[in-house]
Amino acid sequence: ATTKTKIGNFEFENCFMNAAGVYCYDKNELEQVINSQAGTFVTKTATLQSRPGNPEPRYHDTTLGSINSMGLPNLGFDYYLDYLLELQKTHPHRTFFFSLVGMSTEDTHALLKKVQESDFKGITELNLSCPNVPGKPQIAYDLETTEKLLADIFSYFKKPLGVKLPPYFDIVHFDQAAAVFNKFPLTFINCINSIGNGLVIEDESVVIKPKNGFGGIGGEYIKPTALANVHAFYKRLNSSIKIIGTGGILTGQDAFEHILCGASMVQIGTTLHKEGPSAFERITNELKAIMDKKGYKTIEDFRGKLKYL
Ligand SMILES: C=Cc1c(C(=O)O)[nH]c(=O)[nH]c1=O
Repeated sequence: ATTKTKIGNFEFENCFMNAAGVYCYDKNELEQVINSQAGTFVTKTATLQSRPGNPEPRYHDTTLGSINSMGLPNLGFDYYLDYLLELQKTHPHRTFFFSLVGMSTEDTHALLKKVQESDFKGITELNLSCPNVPGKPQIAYDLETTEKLLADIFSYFKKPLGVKLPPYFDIVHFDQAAAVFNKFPLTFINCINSIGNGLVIEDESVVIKPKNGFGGIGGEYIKPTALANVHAFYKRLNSSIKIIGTGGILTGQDAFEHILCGASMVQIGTTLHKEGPSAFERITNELKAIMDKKGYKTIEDFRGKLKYL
């Protein structure tokens, strides 16, 4: 079996990659993902200026997953763009993802105009779902603002673009959000970002410093919500908009379920943070073993074919 996949006009040797925020802060971490079995990588979400992020401790692993309130620490847009342009020379046959978001609408347009005018040939992931910047709402929970933002962006941005979404929890919101996304030539949507503003307690205390311990939840806790968001949008979106599945992937079986729900690419966050880049080889082999056992040769043989009772 092969786990290769296609997003837009791009082919990837493997349908696994990191989730933005994990193993993607600097060239050292990104190099480790390049040299792993991952099919590609996405950068840490970049802002116009570099950011130190929230006070530490701001990330905590738990038995069932993780909680984080990093606060968008990153080395700034130019650092990641320069590296991505360098990779276009050293790895001309590979396509990478560039995650970004502005701290204001104006900044978001400034960032995307810089990408549009640059020689960047990869795929842009616009983060509409960061839950950890105090005072900043998760953009994609405001569908009117999201629609206006996308309409403005697509008036000038002509390169491949997708959006990183927060989880939705209401069928009507799936309907309304899908209706917005179907209006635009999106290359993909990525479901889901961490489930925002959870709380993890050990003994009598919170485990992270920012926001009185409130942070985005990842790991085993979130797989059912991630699968539901992948499948809800798979059933509602134009087939030209691919779906990246993120959330709760520990094993090949978890990846199989994301693809069964409709995902064309699968991103790994918490498990990658805990296990390191060797997780890509383990999970890829586990998925291939499942496919071989079931007689599936490619992921298209079962993608989106979730059975109902
Ligand atoms: C980009 C900010 C994000 C962060 C963060 O930097 O706090 N954490 C997440 O779980 N998701 C995000 O989208």
